Amino acid sequence: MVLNPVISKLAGKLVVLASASPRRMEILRNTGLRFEVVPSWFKETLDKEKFKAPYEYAVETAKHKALEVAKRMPLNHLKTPDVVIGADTIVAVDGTILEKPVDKNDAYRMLSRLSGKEHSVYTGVVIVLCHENENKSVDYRLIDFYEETKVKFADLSESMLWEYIDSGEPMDKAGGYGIQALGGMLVERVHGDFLNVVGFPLNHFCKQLDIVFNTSGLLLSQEILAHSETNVSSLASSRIQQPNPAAMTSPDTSAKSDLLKASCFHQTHGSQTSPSASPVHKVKKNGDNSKEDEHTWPLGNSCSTNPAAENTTAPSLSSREQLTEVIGTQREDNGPQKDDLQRIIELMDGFKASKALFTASRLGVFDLLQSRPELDAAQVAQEIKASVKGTQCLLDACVSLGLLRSRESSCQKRVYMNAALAQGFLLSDAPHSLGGYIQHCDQTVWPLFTHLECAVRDGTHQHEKAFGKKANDLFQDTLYNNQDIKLRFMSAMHSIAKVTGRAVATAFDLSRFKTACDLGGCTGALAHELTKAHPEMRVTVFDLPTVVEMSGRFSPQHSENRVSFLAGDFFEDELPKADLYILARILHDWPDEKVHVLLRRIADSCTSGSAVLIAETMLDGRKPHAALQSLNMLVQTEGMERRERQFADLLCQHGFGDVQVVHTGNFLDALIAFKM
Ligand SMILES: Cc1cn([C@@H]2O[C@H](COP(=O)(O)OP(=O)(O)OP(=O)(O)O)[C@@H](O)[C@H]2O)c(=O)[nH]c1=O
Repeated sequence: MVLNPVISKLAGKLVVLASASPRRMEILRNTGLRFEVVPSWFKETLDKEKFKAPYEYAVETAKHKALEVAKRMPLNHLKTPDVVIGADTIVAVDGTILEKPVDKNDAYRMLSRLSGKEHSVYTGVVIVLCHENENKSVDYRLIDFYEETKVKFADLSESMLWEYIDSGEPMDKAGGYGIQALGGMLVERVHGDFLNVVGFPLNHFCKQLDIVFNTSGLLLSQEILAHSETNVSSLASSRIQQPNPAAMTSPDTSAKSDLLKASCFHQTHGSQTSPSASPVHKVKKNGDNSKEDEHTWPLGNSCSTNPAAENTTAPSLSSREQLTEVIGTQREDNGPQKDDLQRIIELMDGFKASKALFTASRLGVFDLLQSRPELDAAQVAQEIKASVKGTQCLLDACVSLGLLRSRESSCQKRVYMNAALAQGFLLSDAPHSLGGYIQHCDQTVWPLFTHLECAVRDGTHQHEKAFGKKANDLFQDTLYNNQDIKLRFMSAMHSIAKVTGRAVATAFDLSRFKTACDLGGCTGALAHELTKAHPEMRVTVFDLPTVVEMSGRFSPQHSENRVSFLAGDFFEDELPKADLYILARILHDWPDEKVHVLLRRIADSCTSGSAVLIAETMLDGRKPHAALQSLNMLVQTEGMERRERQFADLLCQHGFGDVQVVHTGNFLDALIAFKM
């Protein structure tokens, strides 16, 4: 749901968030805005003494971050963005600016200063509008503003301080705290925009977009900024600041800077409504003319950081000269457009990025850097028993993908540490680790995909070509045919269920159902999420004997005794009685004829008011993940991914109706249908 019409003005534009902040990504992503992530290489080392107010420092830093990305993309990504957004969040207390702590002691120093006091959080935001003019150079128009929020901390005891610091949360946050997480326990009062403290003043941002894109008659100087030879500071000072009469407020009193500081701007007219999924919507029967077949290939979220980055200064060559150098003189003869070429390059590089992730995961790079951060390539190579040269390449590739971060150490060595993405999903012991799934993709899916052309020609899975074994029974002869492969597959399914389980378990109000049967529920990860979300529910996981015998390895320590396991084959054996039947990533394994058999068996076991809950990656003509997942099913199984309408059609043939769908925003979408 696009809450603010102005966000839709950006639909179809190449919008780039020049930030590595996971919180900023989440805040913007939740608006439905489509954007790429290209973290800035700008080192936040501006001299704080030169600024008369803390917010000026934040705005100037945000400007450098945004412009660095705006200037780099035509060179490194071969595409000019339309809009680049930079932001910088700082904490100011007693006239001192606090940024991210460098170590635990620094975090202690910061938090001690904040204890029992009110402080200000400023986020400076800069929107850079990039416009490629007729002579192919790029003009930059800047809109900058800041937002202030006041935060009052409680009195913090020493033990609480150190307990919080030891959680690790302070280390990548300004002021050494995260108000949206554990840090919220330190806060007594907030006065102002909460999201501004988290890292992005969304409401103010939307208001600024509204001014830029909707203000009619806003006559600003048409002074065009000199393009990229100018380095950032002189560009900023040469910028003509024209207050926007429509948005003018008394600058000295407002906690917000509503001066629209842009030398000029361009009006964008017309825009498609950005695609959005309603939270819950009914699926219409046949004939539904939903837009789900619209194909607008979304821009991937590409992260790129340059490990060797120094402070950005204008390149020795002008951007245009470099650009010509990079892609030759094709532009003169109307050769391929940069954006299209970049898109093709990104697609061609996709498998290399995947294999880099798989290899780093398999070599244990992320676990190593979690236990021992800031190792250099030689030290990592020694630990993972690999060559220094190869390790260096792999680490730098992971930095470019936003999986690792790096910096220059005190002895001029480049050292590496996990980025937030790695800490969230790539550590073996992380609650939402995708390690199992990554191993499955690397060891099973990757070999199968090398035979994709055969799969497309034959319309069948490729286990025999990939592994040299005939697979009569899809699971028994392939994924379960030996302990190691079975354990790897179960681990993969477990990691997906752990990441998606809560969203599926809470997609609908299931409080009316007291018993559920999770058909093919594998390790029970989703079952446990269901019992956590629904205290009255008991769940039976019904799966093959060979799976049930190994499920114990995956049970959580303090597992609810409302989850039980029962061995059986849902195509052959009698199904356990239940009010709710669950099919999570099951139907996509099978062709329609097998799906009908299973749905008929479920329908025969249902009583009126019973329901079936389906969790799948639903095709919608837009999400690349869903379409690629369908290829995945082609090479791996006899099945496919399906659209909402296809599920509704299959279900209504077995007496299920009132179909509702929730797009959860992660791997899986949830669908519920009731026995009529
Ligand atoms: C006060 C506060 C800050 N933050 C985070 O602190 C970082 C500030 O650093 P930054 O330099 O502005 O951003 P970054 O994370 O270094 O990313 P980048 O934009 O690439 O510099 C941002 O992450 C913010 O969310 C929280 O998550 N919660 C809070 O309560």
